[in-house]
Amino acid sequence: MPKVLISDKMDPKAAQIFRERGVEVDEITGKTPEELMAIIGDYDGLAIRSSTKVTKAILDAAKNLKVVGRAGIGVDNVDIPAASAAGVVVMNTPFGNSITTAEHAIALMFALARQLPEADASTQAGKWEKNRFMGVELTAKTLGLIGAGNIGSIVADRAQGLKMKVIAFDPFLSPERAIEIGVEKVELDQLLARADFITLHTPLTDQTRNILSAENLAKTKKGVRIINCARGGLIDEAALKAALDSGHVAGAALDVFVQEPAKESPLFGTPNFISTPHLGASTSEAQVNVAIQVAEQMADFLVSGGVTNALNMPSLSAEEAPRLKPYMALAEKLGSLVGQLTTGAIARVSVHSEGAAAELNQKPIVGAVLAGFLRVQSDTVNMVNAPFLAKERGIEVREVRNDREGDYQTLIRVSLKTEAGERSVAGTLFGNAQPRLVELFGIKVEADLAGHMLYVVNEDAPGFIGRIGTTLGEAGVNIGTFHLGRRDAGGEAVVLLSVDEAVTPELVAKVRALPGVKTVMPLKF
Ligand SMILES: NC(=O)c1ccc[n+]([C@@H]2O[C@H](COP(=O)([O-])OP(=O)(O)OC[C@H]3O[C@@H](n4cnc5c(N)ncnc54)[C@H](O)[C@@H]3O)[C@@H](O)[C@H]2O)c1
Ligand SMILES: O=C(O)CC[C@@H](O)C(=O)O
Repeated sequence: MPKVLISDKMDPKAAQIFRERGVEVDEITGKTPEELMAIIGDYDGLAIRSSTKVTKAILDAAKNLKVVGRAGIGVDNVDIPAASAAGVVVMNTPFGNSITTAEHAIALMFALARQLPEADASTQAGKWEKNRFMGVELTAKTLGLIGAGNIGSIVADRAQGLKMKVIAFDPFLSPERAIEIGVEKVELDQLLARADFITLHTPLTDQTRNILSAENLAKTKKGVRIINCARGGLIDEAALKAALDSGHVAGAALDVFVQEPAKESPLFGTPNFISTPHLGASTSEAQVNVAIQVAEQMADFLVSGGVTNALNMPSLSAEEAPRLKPYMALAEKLGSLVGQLTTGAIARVSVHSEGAAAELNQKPIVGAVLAGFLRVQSDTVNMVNAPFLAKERGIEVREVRNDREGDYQTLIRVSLKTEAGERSVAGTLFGNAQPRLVELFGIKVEADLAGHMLYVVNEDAPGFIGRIGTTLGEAGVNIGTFHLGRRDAGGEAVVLLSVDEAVTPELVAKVRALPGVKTVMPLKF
């Protein structure tokens, strides 16, 4: 039974779903990285929110880990390249908390417009300062969105309901989508010059870090109010403090900080500054949503191989996964076979799918070929890290589909190109389930690829089968299955035999010494 650790506070629905889906679950929150490292080796899955930092050190200690699930959107607390290299799938729940976070941005906009926190503190202090708190209306004001994805577009919708004019800077926003969500797409400088309120809704990337820098803050309209419910680091906090102190910025509300938890900040205590402790996603509805989503996605993956919302792997639905499973087994065996039989640097791997195989999602099939092939070089390879490793090793990967059936109703062919040329192996599924090799370097052969095997290339000549049988028999090696194929009568022939135990180098040498033998290689599947 797969085992998951929930290491951050999460709605109890998550644990309930894991258990209902046959996944064992432990909830252990508040651990230090060292404490987490000590226990993580026991788990197949790790479910987190934003507190747990999934670093390379944690991943190195997580010997059984297959999936990290983030109950939320941002995955900046997960080292995704290290997870990919370790073959761990990283998933998030991209929509579960979007409405809640958009509502928090709107709430902070109102709070800034009417100085609600300060008015509340003053009133509760018995001051009744009616003349001190003169607010501004939102109606007819211009709201500038930096980032108009999921959350930005919900903010746009709500702001339009408040009769605001919404403009957006987002280089990836298409003109059609801008029309659909009712915003005017503008350049950043235009947004800075025109907006009465600015809200940020981008991830933190090299392009967005300090997007509101001192220089850009200086370009904003005097009296602008700024809200950040996205990520700390989008605003230069020192520059914001200076702009609030000078009065150029009339108000700022931050839910997120460069350093979190933000226990101290020069911004704290600044007039017209409001802060919340990364509460954007903190509503009971959003937390139930993300807990359910993350548990369902992780359970799908651990129980049936379905992949949803993964950041380092193509999606694969839980319905699609069982159909693809035998193909992935076939693809992995073919990749492994060709990897074991090829020496020298690989320039290209091509995966051709024909007939029924061509109708399927090719990404997992290609991933399985690469995993089978690269596992010959490293036993930590799996479908997640194989494409990254192939890229790292400069191997070109080609994917070709042909939905017309050839000799077989379904076929996968894997070709490897090296300096010596290009060679291919091909396989099919018997009864839509049993992987079978049907072609080996241009020779028709029919074989199961399983367990220990011996590959022999010889000159087709009478008596060879007897000689090889005797040689193995004398060495006490039992032959399970015997498969033969030849290019033409009297030409090159291949023998693939399965044996009950690993073939020793001494036995390989004896078989190689038989008359007419050109190549002998032990194989393992
Ligand atoms: N405060 C919270 O608790 C909380 C909760 C949920 C999400 N978030 C954060 O909010 C942010 C937005 O989430 P989302 O779901 O809307 O993400 P999203 O991916 O749907 O949208 C992000 C948008 O940013 C745009 N973008 C990317 N680079 C840009 C750039 N250089 N300039 C301008 N726009 C750029 C993208 O094109 C995209 O439209 C994320 O950082 C997420 O982690 C915070
Ligand atoms: O889990 C949280 O509380 C915050 C989540 C939020 O930052 C996100 O990116 O989804």
